Amino acid sequence: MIEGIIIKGIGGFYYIRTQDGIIQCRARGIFREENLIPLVGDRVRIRISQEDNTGYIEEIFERKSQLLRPPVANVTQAIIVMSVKKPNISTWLLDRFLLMAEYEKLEIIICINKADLAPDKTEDIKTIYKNAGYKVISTSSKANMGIEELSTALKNNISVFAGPSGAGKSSLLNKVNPEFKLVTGEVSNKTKRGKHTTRHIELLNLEENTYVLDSPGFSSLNIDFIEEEIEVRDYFREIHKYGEHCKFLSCLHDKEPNCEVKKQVELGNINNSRYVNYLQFLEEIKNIRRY
Ligand SMILES: Nc1nc2c(ncn2[C@@H]2O[C@H](COP(=O)(O)OP(=O)(O)OP(=O)(O)O)[C@@H](O)[C@H]2O)c(=O)[nH]1
Ligand SMILES: [Zn+2]
Repeated sequence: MIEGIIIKGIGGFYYIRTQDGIIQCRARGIFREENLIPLVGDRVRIRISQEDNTGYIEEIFERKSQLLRPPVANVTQAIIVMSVKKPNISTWLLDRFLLMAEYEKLEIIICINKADLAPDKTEDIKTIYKNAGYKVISTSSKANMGIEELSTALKNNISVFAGPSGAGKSSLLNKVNPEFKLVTGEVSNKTKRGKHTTRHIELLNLEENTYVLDSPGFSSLNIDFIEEEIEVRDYFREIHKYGEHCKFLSCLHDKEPNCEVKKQVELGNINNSRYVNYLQFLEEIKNIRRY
């Protein structure tokens, strides 16, 4: 028996990366009885048949995490890619992606991409999000900026790249490893090319213990998985930090008196657009819960 990681699953077959190469496997029937479906990212123990070098998944090791979209196990990190221009950066979208990654308890790296198009704006955004408590890398696949830093950050992680269409996710991945040869370019071209090819989720191997997903994470930006308004506070790092000093433990930092968060917004220590987005997400959760 040897161990490995599921890098792909197609039509009942699983492809396991092991020390002996990639082995095609089936899952034992017992998993179906237990309602356990092997996922890409699962670390497994397999038994290999001597005859044809295919195998059976005998055991699935306990998952450290499980993403819903895409359905992948053991993802440790989200790289949130936003282009500063083309398309213009939307901090609302960025905060939305951050919220989802925080909810999933992933390590988070913000990538401000296409820095070549607007260096000053890139620096401004970088400062805002560094102050909020994030690791931010400015990158450009065109100008070869920040690629080393990104590669280093990927080490020993299973990373999912998230971000709006056209932000440059595939271009960055191709820079990190030119052998990936992911399709890049205009959105319209991509959908045309992608029409007749079924998409499978695949873990791309960068180096030992280092994988990236070939498809974007958090494709739906629906946040109805959040059950209580009060949870939103914890998904904004700086709001969470300052919020511990509010007068009321249950302070939502909205209309309550003696709110430390509002004070820090006025002092400029919490960025106003972050706070506005926070209030908006809060309102959204409140409205979902009315039904
Ligand atoms: N100026 C500039 N353009 C870039 C950069 N990175 C990517 N682009 C361009 O942006 C477009 C979109 O890049 P992709 O890598 O396909 O974007 P994506 O995020 O993978 O897009 P989806 O697959 O639709 O989610 C392409 O035309 C790239 O040439 C960059 O650093 N600078
Ligand atoms: Zn408060």
